[in-house]
Amino acid sequence: MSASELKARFKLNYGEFDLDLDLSLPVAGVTVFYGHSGSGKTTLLRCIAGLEHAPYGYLRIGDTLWQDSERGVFLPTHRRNLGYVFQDANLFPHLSVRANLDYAVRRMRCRERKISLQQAIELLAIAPLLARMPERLSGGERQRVAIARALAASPDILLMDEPLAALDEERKQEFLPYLTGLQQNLRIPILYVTHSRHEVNRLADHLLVMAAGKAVACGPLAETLTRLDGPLAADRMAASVWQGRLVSHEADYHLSHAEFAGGNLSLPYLDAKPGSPVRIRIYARDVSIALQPPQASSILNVLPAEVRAVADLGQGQSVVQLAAGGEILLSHITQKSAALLKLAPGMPVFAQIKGTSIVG
Ligand SMILES: Nc1ncnc2c1ncn2[C@@H]1O[C@H](COP(=O)(O)OP(=O)(O)OP(=O)(O)O)[C@@H](O)[C@H]1O
Repeated sequence: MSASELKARFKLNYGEFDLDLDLSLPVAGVTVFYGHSGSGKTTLLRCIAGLEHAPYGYLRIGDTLWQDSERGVFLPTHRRNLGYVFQDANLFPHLSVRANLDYAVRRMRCRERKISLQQAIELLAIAPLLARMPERLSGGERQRVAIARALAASPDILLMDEPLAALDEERKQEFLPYLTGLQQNLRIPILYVTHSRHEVNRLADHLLVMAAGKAVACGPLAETLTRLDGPLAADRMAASVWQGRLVSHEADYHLSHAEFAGGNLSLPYLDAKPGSPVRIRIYARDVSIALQPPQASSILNVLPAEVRAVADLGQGQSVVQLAAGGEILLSHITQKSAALLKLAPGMPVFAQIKGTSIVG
């Protein structure tokens, strides 16, 4: 097993609910556990943290064994070098922000310090809050302190259970860059639970999709989102996420231009320097297909592509998986259009992309 792999097998029963998983996940980047309410995301995270003791369980992170029920091994949570951020921040209400952080630093004992307290304070921009009591913080500020507190104990891995759930939409948008910043600056592996597709698109490097206590898809983000045999390519939120680089701006038209492995695209203006990384979401419903390059069209983004596969979604709808350069694109079209164009694997086509959204 590789040093940067998490191997987990859990079986656990709560009456009607069975958790039954056998997973290999990377211990790098952000791995998102995604699924509907009740699918078992939190239970899995709690099993990994040791907050839940699955009667049958095996968990190894890199070279460190945390649980092996067959050999009677179960490391209690406080001996697992992890940080856990809950939906509500769970700060000690009688301690100031500074004292909450100091508590975490003291908990660290003699482990090697990989993240300094000052670094955590700066990354989460909480220096102005240090003297405050938790009751005098907004929801977003409380969550930033909770993350800084988790980091202050210098964990090997950070577990986050819907950290944005208690925030309104505007606060969520303000908060997301802090999470992206953690990854870019600390390179700490994160396991992140959410039922928000937006957070998946924005944050995930790797994706585990859960339903009824089981894994229904697991793999790198782009691949898992676009698998036609997976659960995400069919619904109305179906989308591809591409990562690339900003090339230039066209200020007169409020546009930016970016390059991706799938081709170059015009995007809504992005206030960032050329060369900056950019992550975009392309909804399947915004991608149409033509056999010839469109002549006079209002659509700016047209890419040569090849049909990989076509699947019937029922109710007159089809999903088409397209390979554009080194990227995969999904297109939702009517079954009638798929039949009229005689779409089949290997066919060269043109993908017209009506809209893109920058997600990070
Ligand atoms: N301690 C417990 N005792 C009994 N049943 C539990 C317990 N914890 C969770 N469950 C049940 O296990 C199932 C999975 O719950 P879990 O919280 O893991 O789902 P989830 O995917 O995280 O949901 P949500 O998105 O709503 O948080 C649910 O049916 C829940 O009611």
